[in-house]
Amino acid sequence: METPGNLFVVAAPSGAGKSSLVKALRSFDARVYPSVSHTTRAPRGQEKHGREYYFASDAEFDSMVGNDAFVEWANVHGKRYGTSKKGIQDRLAKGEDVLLEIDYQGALQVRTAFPQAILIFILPPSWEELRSRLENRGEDAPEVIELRMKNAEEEMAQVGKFDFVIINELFESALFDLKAIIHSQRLKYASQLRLRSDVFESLNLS
Ligand SMILES: Nc1ncnc2c1ncn2[C@@H]1O[C@H](COP(=O)(O)OP(=O)(O)OP(=O)(O)O)[C@@H](O)[C@H]1O
Ligand SMILES: Nc1nc2c(ncn2[C@@H]2O[C@H](COP(=O)(O)O)[C@@H](O)[C@H]2O)c(=O)[nH]1
Repeated sequence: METPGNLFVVAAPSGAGKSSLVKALRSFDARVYPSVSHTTRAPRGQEKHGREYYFASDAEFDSMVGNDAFVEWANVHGKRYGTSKKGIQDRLAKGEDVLLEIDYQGALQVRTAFPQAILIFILPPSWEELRSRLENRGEDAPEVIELRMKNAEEEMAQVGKFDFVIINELFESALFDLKAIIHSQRLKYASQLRLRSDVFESLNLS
């Protein structure tokens, strides 16, 4: 589907730092709207329904799948996660930029539905650092961390299918890269035309 807004998709193995990067990006750039996914996993400590996720029962999730309400959904680490159509289509149609923070299976489904989507993969600098970030985050039980580390092997093998790769070693440097990717997409001709139609008209270019 062609839309006036940019659709950015950020994927990474759990613990690589995508939520931290997207949160930091948002503090500089209110023009990119992060979509809130639905999930069947339980909320963590401070998470709120409608803020980090819409927490859904299996039956509610089944019903959304049955009603074709998702742009994409996938089983990730034993739970289901999905991006609702309702959450993103209106914004994209209005010309707003939307960012999805999802796993690689969902990212590849999004590319099928929105071929112009920009797919960004975040890598940790090493396996040791990935484990240490998951452990230090202190949110997941040891068996959950083991499962996420195991799944990271398959996830990282997908990196070549993405348009951009960011290595999140130094946080500020990774954030700079993410901002640069987003900015470069906005500088493309079509986006400029949309955002600065006043300039294009005054120069008789439109
Ligand atoms: N560059 C970095 N250096 C050191 N620690 C980092 C860096 N980036 C993120 N972290 C830390 O690593 C932990 C995992 O980060 P975060 O929760 O953002 O990962 P994630 O990829 O969103 O994981 P998940 O997919 O499980 O939500 C957090 O404690 C975060 O503060
Ligand atoms: N395919 C999708 N994956 C999603 C979505 N929302 C989040 N995720 C991914 O799930 C894992 C685990 O997240 P966590 O919050 O439980 O740590 C992570 O890779 C997310 O990116 C979604 O809507 N679709």
